[in-house]
Amino acid sequence: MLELTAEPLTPEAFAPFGDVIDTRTADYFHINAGRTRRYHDLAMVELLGDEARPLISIFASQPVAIPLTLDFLECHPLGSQAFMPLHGERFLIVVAPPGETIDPATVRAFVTDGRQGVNYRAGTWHAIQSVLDREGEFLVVDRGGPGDNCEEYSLDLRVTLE
Ligand SMILES: NC(=O)N[C@@H](O)C(=O)O
Ligand code: NI
Repeated sequence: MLELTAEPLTPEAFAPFGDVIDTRTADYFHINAGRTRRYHDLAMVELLGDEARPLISIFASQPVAIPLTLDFLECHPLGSQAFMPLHGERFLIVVAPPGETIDPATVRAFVTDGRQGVNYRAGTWHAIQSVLDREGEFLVVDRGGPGDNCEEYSLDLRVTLE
């Protein structure tokens, strides 16, 4: 069993796995006669393979128990996957770099602060959506279209919070 303690999410620590979506760590420019700040192009949407198309969905998830025990991580080889909380929900993230296999030494766990979303790069191994504290709703942007876009890798994990 691989034991992990989730660390606070930062753009720098998450860089090998994808993007952190957060107005507090992003640049913006004004539009709409100065009434709107556009936090522009915050994450790289990847849509690979023939007939790929973007999907916008909402996940309404029941909270996970802590410690979180997992027996697999998954990845989407054909596209990125972004999760943005709609009501300030915190969630747990467990990731490993893209690859055919997972080196347990490279697995990292993070916890968000409610203002952060993430975009998993295509191929990044990750735990399925794991909201904390209460039922949560997340806007999800990922890849639709033909082809197998979900692979699983068996790995026994136990994740705690600091
Ligand atoms: N299956 C699905 O759409 N969701 C997972 O990919 C996930 O990361 O939660
Ligand atoms: Ni996923």
